[in-house]
Amino acid sequence: MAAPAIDIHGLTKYYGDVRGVEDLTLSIPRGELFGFLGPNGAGKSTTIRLLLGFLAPTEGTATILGTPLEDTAAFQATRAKIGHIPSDPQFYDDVTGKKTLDYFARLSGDERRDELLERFPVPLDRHVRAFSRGNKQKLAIVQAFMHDPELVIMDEPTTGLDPLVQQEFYDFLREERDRGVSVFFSTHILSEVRDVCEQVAIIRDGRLVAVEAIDDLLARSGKVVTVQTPDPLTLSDFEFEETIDARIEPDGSLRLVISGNYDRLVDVLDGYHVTDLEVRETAIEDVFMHFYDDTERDAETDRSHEPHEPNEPPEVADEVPDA
Ligand SMILES: Nc1ncnc2c1ncn2[C@@H]1O[C@H](COP(=O)(O)OP(=O)(O)OP(=O)(O)O)[C@@H](O)[C@H]1O
Repeated sequence: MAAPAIDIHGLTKYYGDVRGVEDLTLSIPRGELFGFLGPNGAGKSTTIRLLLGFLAPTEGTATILGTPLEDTAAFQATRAKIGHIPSDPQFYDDVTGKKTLDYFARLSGDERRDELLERFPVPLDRHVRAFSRGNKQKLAIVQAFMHDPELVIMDEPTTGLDPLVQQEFYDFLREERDRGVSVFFSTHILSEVRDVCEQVAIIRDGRLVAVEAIDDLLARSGKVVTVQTPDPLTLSDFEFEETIDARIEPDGSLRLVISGNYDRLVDVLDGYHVTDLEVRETAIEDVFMHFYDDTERDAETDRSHEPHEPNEPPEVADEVPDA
């Protein structure tokens, strides 16, 4: 059986005393569209830089397509099987789109260049300086996939793409997945994870807070029940086994997230005058906010802890040029 696309054990990176990521452990099988979701500053880019060998970990290991990162000679060869879309693609301004792709072709190959350009056309004869943000992003997509990589690591890859091109890109990713390509899709956009990925890892404050199949995540996330009542509400009345979350909204309505049956809720509501009642599916936003809220509290507790390696000197981005 092929080694996992990405296998991470205890991966940790501190920038001086600033936590980039801590103790990430994660195994991503081949041929999956894997979402990596987190808010700004959560540690997504740090993880990607570590996985590509641009940054050295403070602790821990990662194996990419079966090659351990620390085996630098072997990893050089493995790099040719990886595509990368950085968060803010930078190309030489004074070079045309075509010459830019020629350059990357010499490094890693370009057997799929024409096919990709048909799908994601860019003004090839223009200097990159004159490219719009969206065209630069399409150039980055073509560059990342044209050597037919086995694994593509993407950091916010749809930035600047118009909605039609975004949809085209999602379709393209599904087709790539069906061909067996593995995709590590880092983003802060919840809907793209829901629409495109099979599994998601959620990162917050440098730590993984969940790794789960999207369908499972949504299935066990319950439904949102909103109750309007003129009666004074006692929140503890609604904190039964099926309740995932209970709160009183600023407008005075009761908002519950409930998983399971509604028997207890119906019993309790019998004691209230109910003027409106709504039950709806949990939006993926609610599911993720639930994780974010929980980890916010954890993070508060953790802030009192000493950083991992307080004496390590501060580090600036030490990225090497992308192949
Ligand atoms: N070169 C650096 N030097 C010092 N601290 C850094 C450096 N790069 C990242 N950090 C810090 O590490 C943490 C994680 O940052 P990172 O850029 O990995 O997050 P991110 O999830 O990619 O965020 P964004 O979506 O905003 O790019 C943040 O606290 C950030 O300030």
